Amino acid sequence: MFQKDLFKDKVVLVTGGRSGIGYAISQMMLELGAKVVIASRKEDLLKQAAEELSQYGECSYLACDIRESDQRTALMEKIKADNGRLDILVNNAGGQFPAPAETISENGWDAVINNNLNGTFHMSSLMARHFFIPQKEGCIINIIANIYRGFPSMVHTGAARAGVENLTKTLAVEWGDYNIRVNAIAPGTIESSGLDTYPKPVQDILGEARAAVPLKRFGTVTEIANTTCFLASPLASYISGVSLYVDGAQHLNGGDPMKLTRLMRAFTKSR
Ligand SMILES: CCC/C=C/C(=O)SCCNC(=O)CCNC(=O)[C@H](O)C(C)(C)COP(=O)([O-])OP(=O)([O-])OC[C@H]1O[C@@H](n2cnc3c(N)ncnc32)[C@H](O)[C@@H]1OP(=O)([O-])[O-]
Ligand SMILES: NC(=O)C1=CN([C@@H]2O[C@H](COP(=O)(O)OP(=O)(O)OC[C@H]3O[C@@H](n4cnc5c(N)ncnc54)[C@H](OP(=O)(O)O)[C@@H]3O)[C@@H](O)[C@H]2O)C=CC1
Repeated sequence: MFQKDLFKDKVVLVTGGRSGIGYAISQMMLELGAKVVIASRKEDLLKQAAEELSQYGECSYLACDIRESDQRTALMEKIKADNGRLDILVNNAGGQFPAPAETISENGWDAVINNNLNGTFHMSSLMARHFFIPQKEGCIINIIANIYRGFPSMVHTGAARAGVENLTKTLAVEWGDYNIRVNAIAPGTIESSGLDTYPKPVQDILGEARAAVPLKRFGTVTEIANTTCFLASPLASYISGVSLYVDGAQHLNGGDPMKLTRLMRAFTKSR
Protein backbone atom coordinates (compact mmCIF):
# COMPACT_ATOMS: atom_id res chain seq x y z
CA MET A 1 0.00 0.00 0.00
CA PHE A 2 2.92 2.31 0.76
CA GLN A 3 5.78 3.22 -1.56
CA LYS A 4 8.34 0.38 -1.34
CA ASP A 5 11.28 2.50 -0.13
CA LEU A 6 9.25 4.80 2.14
CA PHE A 7 11.60 4.29 5.10
CA LYS A 8 14.84 3.64 3.19
CA ASP A 9 17.87 4.40 5.44
CA LYS A 10 15.63 5.23 8.41
CA VAL A 11 16.51 3.65 11.74
CA VAL A 12 13.50 2.57 13.78
CA LEU A 13 13.26 1.29 17.36
CA VAL A 14 10.17 -0.77 18.18
CA THR A 15 9.86 -1.70 21.84
CA GLY A 16 7.94 -4.93 22.32
CA GLY A 17 8.76 -5.72 18.69
CA ARG A 18 9.06 -9.46 19.31
CA SER A 19 5.32 -10.18 19.30
CA GLY A 20 1.83 -9.15 18.23
CA ILE A 21 1.39 -5.52 17.25
CA GLY A 22 5.09 -4.68 17.64
CA TYR A 23 6.10 -7.56 15.37
CA ALA A 24 3.66 -6.44 12.66
CA ILE A 25 4.97 -2.86 12.88
CA SER A 26 8.57 -4.10 12.67
CA GLN A 27 7.81 -6.32 9.68
CA MET A 28 6.07 -3.53 7.77
CA MET A 29 8.83 -1.01 8.53
CA LEU A 30 11.43 -3.53 7.29
CA GLU A 31 9.44 -4.23 4.13
CA LEU A 32 9.43 -0.48 3.50
CA GLY A 33 13.22 -0.25 3.72
CA ALA A 34 13.90 0.68 7.37
CA LYS A 35 16.57 -0.75 9.63
CA VAL A 36 14.69 -1.97 12.69
CA VAL A 37 15.86 -2.58 16.24
CA ILE A 38 13.51 -4.55 18.49
CA ALA A 39 13.73 -4.66 22.28
CA SER A 40 11.85 -6.48 25.03
CA ARG A 41 12.53 -8.56 28.14
CA LYS A 42 12.53 -12.22 27.07
CA GLU A 43 15.82 -12.61 25.24
CA ASP A 44 15.18 -16.04 23.66
CA LEU A 45 11.89 -14.99 22.12
CA LEU A 46 13.35 -11.65 21.08
CA LYS A 47 16.31 -13.29 19.32
CA GLN A 48 13.98 -15.72 17.55
CA ALA A 49 11.74 -12.86 16.37
CA ALA A 50 14.74 -10.84 15.13
CA GLU A 51 15.97 -13.87 13.15
CA GLU A 52 12.54 -14.33 11.57
CA LEU A 53 12.18 -10.62 10.84
CA SER A 54 15.59 -10.57 9.15
CA GLN A 55 14.00 -12.14 6.06
CA TYR A 56 12.34 -8.75 5.46
CA GLY A 57 15.40 -6.53 6.02
CA GLU A 58 18.06 -5.50 8.54
CA CYS A 59 16.74 -6.31 12.00
CA SER A 60 18.76 -6.31 15.23
CA TYR A 61 17.76 -6.72 18.86
CA LEU A 62 18.76 -6.09 22.45
CA ALA A 63 17.01 -7.42 25.54
CA CYS A 64 15.74 -4.46 27.53
CA ASP A 65 13.19 -3.94 30.28
CA ILE A 66 11.91 -0.44 29.55
CA ARG A 67 11.50 0.09 33.31
CA GLU A 68 15.25 -0.21 33.94
CA SER A 69 17.43 2.86 33.43
CA ASP A 70 20.70 0.99 32.78
CA GLN A 71 19.02 -1.28 30.22
CA ARG A 72 17.51 1.70 28.37
CA THR A 73 20.95 3.32 28.30
CA ALA A 74 22.57 0.14 26.92
CA LEU A 75 19.93 0.10 24.17
CA MET A 76 20.62 3.73 23.26
CA GLU A 77 24.36 3.03 23.17
CA LYS A 78 23.88 0.01 20.92
CA ILE A 79 21.81 2.04 18.46
CA LYS A 80 24.45 4.79 18.49
CA ALA A 81 27.32 2.31 17.92
CA ASP A 82 25.50 0.34 15.19
CA ASN A 83 23.74 3.10 13.31
CA GLY A 84 24.85 6.50 14.62
CA ARG A 85 21.28 7.74 14.53
CA LEU A 86 17.62 6.99 15.28
CA ASP A 87 14.75 8.35 13.22
CA ILE A 88 11.59 6.77 14.62
CA LEU A 89 10.75 5.48 18.10
CA VAL A 90 7.66 3.30 18.50
CA ASN A 91 6.82 2.95 22.19
CA ASN A 92 4.76 -0.22 21.87
CA ALA A 93 6.00 -2.30 24.83
CA GLY A 94 3.42 -2.44 27.54
CA GLY A 95 0.86 -4.49 29.28
CA GLN A 96 -1.29 -4.93 32.31
CA PHE A 97 -3.56 -7.46 33.94
CA PRO A 98 -7.34 -7.27 34.32
CA ALA A 99 -8.43 -6.86 37.94
CA PRO A 100 -11.22 -4.98 39.72
CA ALA A 101 -9.71 -1.77 41.13
CA GLU A 102 -10.25 -2.78 44.76
CA THR A 103 -8.11 -5.91 44.32
CA ILE A 104 -5.01 -4.25 42.87
CA SER A 105 -2.07 -4.23 45.29
CA GLU A 106 0.38 -1.34 45.59
CA ASN A 107 2.99 -3.38 43.74
CA GLY A 108 0.51 -4.31 41.04
CA TRP A 109 -0.35 -0.64 40.51
CA ASP A 110 3.31 0.39 40.47
CA ALA A 111 4.29 -2.40 38.03
CA VAL A 112 1.72 -1.25 35.48
CA ILE A 113 2.42 2.49 35.88
CA ASN A 114 6.16 1.84 35.60
CA ASN A 115 5.67 -0.23 32.50
CA ASN A 116 3.28 1.90 30.54
CA LEU A 117 3.83 5.46 31.74
CA ASN A 118 7.32 5.72 33.23
CA GLY A 119 8.95 3.35 30.72
CA THR A 120 7.44 5.26 27.81
CA PHE A 121 8.48 8.69 29.08
CA HIS A 122 12.04 7.70 30.02
CA MET A 123 12.59 5.92 26.70
CA SER A 124 11.30 8.98 24.80
CA SER A 125 13.42 11.40 26.81
CA LEU A 126 16.59 9.34 26.38
CA MET A 127 16.18 8.89 22.63
CA ALA A 128 15.27 12.56 22.17
CA ARG A 129 18.36 13.77 24.08
CA HIS A 130 20.76 11.47 22.26
CA PHE A 131 19.28 11.40 18.76
CA PHE A 132 16.25 13.49 17.90
CA ILE A 133 17.27 16.82 19.48
CA PRO A 134 20.85 16.85 18.10
CA GLN A 135 19.53 15.65 14.70
CA LYS A 136 16.83 18.35 14.78
CA GLU A 137 14.43 15.68 13.54
CA GLY A 138 12.54 12.76 15.00
CA CYS A 139 9.26 10.95 15.28
CA ILE A 140 7.72 9.24 18.29
CA ILE A 141 4.63 7.04 18.18
CA ASN A 142 3.11 5.86 21.44
CA ILE A 143 0.80 2.85 21.40
CA ILE A 144 -1.82 3.44 24.10
CA ALA A 145 -5.32 1.91 24.41
CA ASN A 146 -9.00 2.77 24.24
CA ILE A 147 -9.33 4.93 27.36
CA TYR A 148 -12.17 7.10 26.08
CA ARG A 149 -14.62 5.98 28.81
CA GLY A 150 -12.05 5.18 31.47
CA PHE A 151 -10.86 1.57 31.54
CA PRO A 152 -13.06 -0.54 33.86
CA SER A 153 -11.15 -3.68 34.98
CA MET A 154 -7.82 -2.03 34.18
CA VAL A 155 -7.75 1.22 36.16
CA HIS A 156 -3.93 1.14 36.35
CA THR A 157 -3.38 0.96 32.64
CA GLY A 158 -6.18 3.46 31.95
CA ALA A 159 -4.41 5.97 34.19
CA ALA A 160 -1.01 5.19 32.68
CA ARG A 161 -2.25 5.46 29.08
CA ALA A 162 -4.08 8.71 29.87
CA GLY A 163 -0.73 9.96 31.16
CA VAL A 164 0.90 8.93 27.89
CA GLU A 165 -1.88 10.56 25.88
CA ASN A 166 -1.25 13.80 27.76
CA LEU A 167 2.55 13.65 27.54
CA THR A 168 2.11 13.07 23.80
CA LYS A 169 0.49 16.52 23.59
CA THR A 170 3.05 18.22 25.81
CA LEU A 171 6.07 16.74 24.03
CA ALA A 172 4.55 17.59 20.64
CA VAL A 173 4.47 21.22 21.76
CA GLU A 174 7.82 21.40 23.61
CA TRP A 175 9.75 19.35 21.07
CA GLY A 176 8.19 21.11 18.10
CA ASP A 177 11.20 23.39 18.63
CA TYR A 178 13.40 20.46 17.54
CA ASN A 179 11.23 19.30 14.64
CA ILE A 180 10.12 16.19 16.54
CA ARG A 181 6.60 14.92 15.91
CA VAL A 182 4.91 13.00 18.71
CA ASN A 183 1.66 11.09 18.22
CA ALA A 184 -0.28 8.25 19.84
CA ILE A 185 -2.36 5.40 18.49
CA ALA A 186 -5.19 4.01 20.62
CA PRO A 187 -5.99 0.50 19.38
CA GLY A 188 -9.36 -0.99 20.17
CA THR A 189 -9.38 -4.73 20.80
CA ILE A 190 -6.89 -6.22 18.38
CA GLU A 191 -6.60 -9.93 17.51
CA SER A 192 -3.04 -10.48 18.71
CA SER A 193 -0.82 -12.64 20.89
CA GLY A 194 -1.49 -10.14 23.69
CA LEU A 195 -5.13 -11.21 23.98
CA ASP A 196 -4.12 -14.85 24.56
CA THR A 197 -2.37 -13.81 27.78
CA TYR A 198 -5.66 -12.85 29.42
CA PRO A 199 -7.62 -15.07 31.83
CA LYS A 200 -10.92 -16.91 31.26
CA PRO A 201 -13.35 -14.04 31.98
CA VAL A 202 -11.74 -12.00 29.20
CA GLN A 203 -11.89 -14.94 26.78
CA ASP A 204 -15.55 -15.47 27.77
CA ILE A 205 -16.65 -11.96 26.82
CA LEU A 206 -14.72 -11.67 23.56
CA GLY A 207 -17.64 -12.84 21.39
CA GLU A 208 -20.04 -10.32 22.88
CA ALA A 209 -17.40 -7.57 22.81
CA ARG A 210 -16.70 -8.26 19.15
CA ALA A 211 -20.39 -7.99 18.25
CA ALA A 212 -20.65 -4.68 20.12
CA VAL A 213 -17.96 -2.98 18.03
CA PRO A 214 -19.75 -0.77 15.47
CA LEU A 215 -17.71 -2.40 12.67
CA LYS A 216 -18.66 -5.84 14.13
CA ARG A 217 -15.12 -7.18 14.35
CA PHE A 218 -11.86 -6.73 16.22
CA GLY A 219 -8.91 -5.06 14.57
CA THR A 220 -5.85 -6.71 13.09
CA VAL A 221 -2.20 -6.12 13.88
CA THR A 222 -1.75 -5.06 10.24
CA GLU A 223 -4.25 -2.24 10.73
CA ILE A 224 -2.19 -0.89 13.64
CA ALA A 225 1.01 -1.28 11.59
CA ASN A 226 -0.62 0.61 8.68
CA THR A 227 -1.50 3.49 11.00
CA THR A 228 1.97 3.52 12.55
CA CYS A 229 3.64 3.65 9.13
CA PHE A 230 1.28 6.42 8.03
CA LEU A 231 2.02 8.53 11.13
CA ALA A 232 5.78 7.90 10.82
CA SER A 233 5.85 8.82 7.13
CA PRO A 234 6.03 12.16 5.31
CA LEU A 235 2.30 11.66 4.56
CA ALA A 236 1.77 12.79 8.17
CA SER A 237 4.42 15.54 8.18
CA TYR A 238 2.01 18.11 9.65
CA ILE A 239 0.41 15.78 12.22
CA SER A 240 1.69 16.05 15.78
CA GLY A 241 0.11 15.85 19.22
CA VAL A 242 -2.84 13.66 18.24
CA SER A 243 -4.17 10.37 19.59
CA LEU A 244 -5.70 8.41 16.77
CA TYR A 245 -8.30 5.79 17.74
CA VAL A 246 -7.99 2.74 15.51
CA ASP A 247 -10.88 0.74 16.85
CA GLY A 248 -13.84 0.46 14.47
CA ALA A 249 -15.55 3.18 16.61
CA GLN A 250 -15.41 0.93 19.70
CA HIS A 251 -14.64 3.94 21.91
CA LEU A 252 -18.02 5.43 20.99
CA ASN A 253 -20.06 2.25 21.42
CA GLY A 254 -18.39 -0.88 22.70
CA GLY A 255 -20.96 -2.68 24.83
CA ASP A 256 -21.26 -2.91 28.62
CA PRO A 257 -17.96 -1.61 30.08
CA MET A 258 -18.75 -3.14 33.51
CA LYS A 259 -19.37 -6.70 32.35
CA LEU A 260 -15.71 -7.72 32.58
CA THR A 261 -15.34 -6.12 36.02
CA ARG A 262 -18.28 -8.16 37.36
CA LEU A 263 -16.90 -11.37 35.84
CA MET A 264 -13.43 -10.63 37.23
CA ARG A 265 -14.90 -10.10 40.73
CA ALA A 266 -16.56 -13.52 40.56
CA PHE A 267 -13.43 -15.11 39.04
CA THR A 268 -11.16 -13.66 41.75
CA LYS A 269 -13.50 -14.90 44.53
CA SER A 270 -13.69 -18.40 43.02
CA ARG A 271 -9.87 -18.85 43.12
C1 LIG B 1 -9.38 -6.09 26.48
C2 LIG B 1 -8.11 -5.94 25.73
C3 LIG B 1 -7.46 -4.61 25.71
C4 LIG B 1 -6.01 -4.62 25.91
C5 LIG B 1 -5.24 -5.59 25.39
C6 LIG B 1 -3.79 -5.60 25.60
O1 LIG B 1 -3.19 -4.72 26.13
S1 LIG B 1 -3.01 -6.96 25.04
C7 LIG B 1 -1.35 -6.90 25.71
C8 LIG B 1 -1.31 -7.78 26.87
N1 LIG B 1 0.00 -8.20 27.17
C9 LIG B 1 0.42 -8.01 28.38
O2 LIG B 1 -0.24 -7.42 29.20
C10 LIG B 1 1.74 -8.64 28.66
C11 LIG B 1 2.58 -7.81 29.52
N2 LIG B 1 2.16 -7.85 30.93
C12 LIG B 1 3.08 -8.03 31.89
O3 LIG B 1 4.25 -8.21 31.57
C13 LIG B 1 2.66 -7.99 33.32
O4 LIG B 1 1.32 -8.26 33.47
C14 LIG B 1 2.97 -6.66 34.06
C15 LIG B 1 3.98 -5.78 33.41
C16 LIG B 1 1.76 -5.86 34.13
C17 LIG B 1 3.46 -7.01 35.45
O5 LIG B 1 4.72 -7.60 35.31
P1 LIG B 1 5.81 -7.70 36.49
O6 LIG B 1 6.84 -8.63 35.98
O7 LIG B 1 6.21 -6.36 36.98
O8 LIG B 1 4.91 -8.35 37.55
P2 LIG B 1 5.29 -9.10 38.86
O9 LIG B 1 5.01 -10.55 38.60
O10 LIG B 1 6.64 -8.69 39.38
O11 LIG B 1 4.17 -8.52 39.81
C18 LIG B 1 4.14 -7.17 40.23
C19 LIG B 1 2.87 -6.99 41.00
O12 LIG B 1 1.76 -7.09 40.07
C20 LIG B 1 0.84 -8.06 40.57
N3 LIG B 1 0.20 -8.79 39.49
C21 LIG B 1 0.81 -9.25 38.36
N4 LIG B 1 -0.12 -9.94 37.62
C22 LIG B 1 -1.29 -9.88 38.31
C23 LIG B 1 -2.60 -10.39 38.07
N5 LIG B 1 -2.89 -11.09 36.97
N6 LIG B 1 -3.58 -10.13 38.97
C24 LIG B 1 -3.32 -9.42 40.08
N7 LIG B 1 -2.09 -8.91 40.37
C25 LIG B 1 -1.10 -9.15 39.48
C26 LIG B 1 1.69 -9.03 41.37
O13 LIG B 1 0.90 -9.78 42.26
C27 LIG B 1 2.67 -8.08 42.05
O14 LIG B 1 2.11 -7.46 43.19
P3 LIG B 1 2.35 -8.08 44.70
O15 LIG B 1 1.86 -9.50 44.67
O16 LIG B 1 3.84 -8.00 44.95
O17 LIG B 1 1.53 -7.19 45.57
N1 LIG C 1 -4.03 -6.38 21.61
C1 LIG C 1 -4.88 -5.45 21.99
O1 LIG C 1 -6.10 -5.64 21.90
C2 LIG C 1 -4.35 -4.14 22.52
C3 LIG C 1 -3.03 -3.93 22.80
N2 LIG C 1 -2.63 -2.71 23.29
C4 LIG C 1 -1.24 -2.44 23.58
O2 LIG C 1 -0.45 -2.63 22.43
C5 LIG C 1 0.87 -3.05 22.82
C6 LIG C 1 1.22 -4.36 22.14
O3 LIG C 1 0.30 -5.35 22.56
P1 LIG C 1 0.15 -6.80 21.89
O4 LIG C 1 1.06 -6.94 20.75
O5 LIG C 1 -1.28 -7.04 21.69
O6 LIG C 1 0.59 -7.71 23.12
P2 LIG C 1 1.90 -8.54 23.44
O7 LIG C 1 1.72 -9.04 24.82
O8 LIG C 1 2.15 -9.52 22.34
O9 LIG C 1 3.03 -7.44 23.38
C7 LIG C 1 3.58 -6.79 24.46
C8 LIG C 1 5.06 -6.65 24.15
O10 LIG C 1 5.66 -5.75 25.06
C9 LIG C 1 6.83 -6.36 25.61
N3 LIG C 1 6.98 -5.83 26.96
C10 LIG C 1 6.07 -5.84 27.96
N4 LIG C 1 6.58 -5.26 29.06
C11 LIG C 1 7.84 -4.85 28.74
C12 LIG C 1 8.87 -4.19 29.45
N5 LIG C 1 8.73 -3.84 30.71
N6 LIG C 1 10.02 -3.92 28.79
C13 LIG C 1 10.19 -4.27 27.51
N7 LIG C 1 9.26 -4.92 26.79
C14 LIG C 1 8.09 -5.21 27.40
C15 LIG C 1 6.58 -7.86 25.54
O11 LIG C 1 7.78 -8.61 25.41
P3 LIG C 1 8.51 -9.30 26.68
O12 LIG C 1 7.48 -10.10 27.38
O13 LIG C 1 9.61 -10.11 26.05
O14 LIG C 1 9.05 -8.17 27.49
C16 LIG C 1 5.79 -7.97 24.24
O15 LIG C 1 6.66 -8.10 23.13
C17 LIG C 1 0.86 -3.15 24.34
O16 LIG C 1 1.29 -1.93 24.91
C18 LIG C 1 -0.62 -3.37 24.61
O17 LIG C 1 -0.99 -3.09 25.92
C19 LIG C 1 -3.52 -1.70 23.50
C20 LIG C 1 -4.83 -1.87 23.24
C21 LIG C 1 -5.37 -3.12 22.75
